[in-house]
Amino acid sequence: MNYDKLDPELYPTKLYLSPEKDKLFEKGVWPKPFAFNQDVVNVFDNMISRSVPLYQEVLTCAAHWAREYYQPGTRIIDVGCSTGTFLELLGRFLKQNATLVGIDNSQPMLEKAEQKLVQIKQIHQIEFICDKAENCSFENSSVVVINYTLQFLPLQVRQLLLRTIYEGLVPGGLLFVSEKVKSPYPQFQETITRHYEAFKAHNGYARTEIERKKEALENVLVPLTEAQQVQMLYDSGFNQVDSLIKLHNFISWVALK
Ligand SMILES: Nc1ncnc2c1ncn2[C@@H]1O[C@H](C[S@+](CC[C@H]([NH3+])C(=O)[O-])CC(=O)[O-])[C@@H](O)[C@H]1O
Ligand SMILES: O=C(O)C(=O)Cc1ccccc1
Repeated sequence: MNYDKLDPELYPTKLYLSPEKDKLFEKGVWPKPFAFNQDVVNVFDNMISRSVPLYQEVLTCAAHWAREYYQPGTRIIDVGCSTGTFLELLGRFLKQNATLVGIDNSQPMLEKAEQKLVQIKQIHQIEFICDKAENCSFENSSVVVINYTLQFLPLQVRQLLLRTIYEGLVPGGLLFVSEKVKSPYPQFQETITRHYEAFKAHNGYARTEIERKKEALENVLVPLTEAQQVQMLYDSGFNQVDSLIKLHNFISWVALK
């Protein structure tokens, strides 16, 4: 055990989340089909942190892995960076100066991210790219993080994007990926969904809000099974894939080039 690598200061870690409450699906009109429009962006931090089990733990874990696999002189890229919460956290973690890149095809998301990273910009080089991830280059990256974003892409695009990421990563480079998944067993899928919805209710969402959002996400957020996702990672070239965190239907993996 290398005790130099253990840093007790990293726990617990607060995320920088804007406080505006997500009431989008409460009444009136709501985004159907679901889209990352300005209304969603305004409440996004509150929405994702109340909707994704272990969100804080996942981002903290990704920051640990990023710090450990970062190779000086290369880039760290967050794909689907949204409001920049992960990059802001990572910026506080990293001891050495680095180039941090956020990719998102939603301009309003990146405007929020710019604001969130004002202080981090004093320490690190920050770049934002407003484009579809599938159009981007991942050259000279040692760490790529893609949390809850593949699930919104058409299946063929997911495979192409993962292949492009693999090719861009330097040898020894790391991909950290989180997704919503479905169980291959209908009975488990039904039970897991019920437990997930209880988690949302516990976080203050009413049954109507949960049902409306579920409908809005149909055919927009398309989950794979764990086996399908892992196969896709191996098919993209990665030669070591392992899961790190799972609760209900949300899971995180690491994959190594
Ligand atoms: N083709 C695309 N190319 C680039 N970005 C895209 C694309 N399609 C959607 N997006 C962007 O991917 C992000 C997905 S959210 C990620 C959460 C973040 N990772 C977090 O840990 O806070 C997940 C969620 O909302 O469940 C949004 O910001 C979209 O604009
Ligand atoms: O899958 C769901 O039901 C969610 O609510 C996850 C989510 C979180 C944030 C934006 C879109 C989907």
